[in-house]
Amino acid sequence: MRPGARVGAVIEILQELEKTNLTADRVVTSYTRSRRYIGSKDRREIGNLVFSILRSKLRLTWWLERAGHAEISPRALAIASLSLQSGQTQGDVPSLFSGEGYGPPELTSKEETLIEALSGSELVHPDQPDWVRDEVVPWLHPRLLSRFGSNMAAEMAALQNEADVVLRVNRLKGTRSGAQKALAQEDVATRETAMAPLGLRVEGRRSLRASRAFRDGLIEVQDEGSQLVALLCDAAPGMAVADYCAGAGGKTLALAAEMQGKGRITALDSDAKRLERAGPRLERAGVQIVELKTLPDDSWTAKSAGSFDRVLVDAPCSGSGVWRRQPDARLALTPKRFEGYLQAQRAVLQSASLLVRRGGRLIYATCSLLPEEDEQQVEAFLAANPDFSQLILAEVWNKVLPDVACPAEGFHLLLTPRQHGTDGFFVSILERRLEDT
Ligand SMILES: C[S@@+](CC[C@H](N)C(=O)[O-])C[C@H]1O[C@@H](n2cnc3c(N)ncnc32)[C@H](O)[C@@H]1O
Repeated sequence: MRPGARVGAVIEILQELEKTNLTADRVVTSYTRSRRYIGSKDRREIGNLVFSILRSKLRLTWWLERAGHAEISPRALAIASLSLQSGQTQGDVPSLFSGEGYGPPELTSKEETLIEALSGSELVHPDQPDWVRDEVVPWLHPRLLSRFGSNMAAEMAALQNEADVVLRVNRLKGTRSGAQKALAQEDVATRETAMAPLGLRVEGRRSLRASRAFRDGLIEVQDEGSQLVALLCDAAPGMAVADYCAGAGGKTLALAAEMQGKGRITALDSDAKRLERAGPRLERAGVQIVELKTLPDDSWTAKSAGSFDRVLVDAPCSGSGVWRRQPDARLALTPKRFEGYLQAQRAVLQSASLLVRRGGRLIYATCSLLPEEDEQQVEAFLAANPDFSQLILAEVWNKVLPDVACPAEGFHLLLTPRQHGTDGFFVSILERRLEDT
């Protein structure tokens, strides 16, 4: 594809995104896969450009408004992005809009004026308000500021970067060094993660689904933060474990590996389709101790009350910790949706807690950096449920990761891209008292 045709595709994808609830990732994939003339290199470049525009949408919009360009459309955002950030694709901006072939139509005189106004400028400008610089909409900005204070700009800048691809080696199938060697034979260079003992960070952008290590179930794609959440469940062989919001089974797989295939895991989710996707992954990984269960299921829930050693609640949330991977999610979040997540978190935490046996643990995790979804949920739960108490995070960490300094003080672990190079994650571990209070 010519560079102009790629830009045309980017604009069409951004237009499609405005009309759908699907994630950017999905729209890029379905757009590029359904057009046979789009090769793998084109697909990568188109995806990069779409994601780059989404990552900088508030700053690009600010520039369009400052230049007096009334229309904030996908096409205008693409023009602004290409004008402000050289090197995004080959060719200067006017040559990309030549109107030839599959490229976008020729520039209008207003657009030519816009390009002139932006030329020589950079994406970041000192006049931008903090929320624009941080790419966080105004209603949400103070909430994150309350978390990060004077580190806000640096934390938000780290959330704007592209995330590494991270793998978890399946200890049921091999070792980290063995997997590293197997991947190297397929030209995939990796380095060990700093904290998770089975993690490998992939150098560069590689698709791993076709690799032998992936097909054989030796590796799974999983961020280091996610791996640490699963480890902090301290699930041991022989235990009964419930993964209450299991989704497509990412953490279920890690829990099963820690349990060395012994014991039982019930993976629950209210989304049957998502849960179904766990099936082939479990099979590939050689995991046989997992039962999948769609919620609600009142009779199962009643029968299972108080019977699990560990219950993980990887709660539905704003996803503010994974904005590096889903830059569109930050703009899609509205106060109404946010309130919906808070309600869902309260409900799942309460229902999941009923499954915990006396002396067992309830592990609450989110991929959110917002205090309302994190420690404030835990505090509200504890106030209403005096039969649970919070464990000091380092006590569990030091048991499961004795060779790695615990980055948490007190009751919670908060991982961030800036401080830990992981996705943003929150974890708190609660224990059900042995006696009635
Ligand atoms: C953060 S995702 C889980 C990701 C998954 N644990 C993983 O590691 O890949 C949250 C999940 O909660 C599920 N969920 C939402 N409301 C629920 C409810 N009331 N009961 C159970 N699961 C729910 C969603 O369908 C979603 O799959």
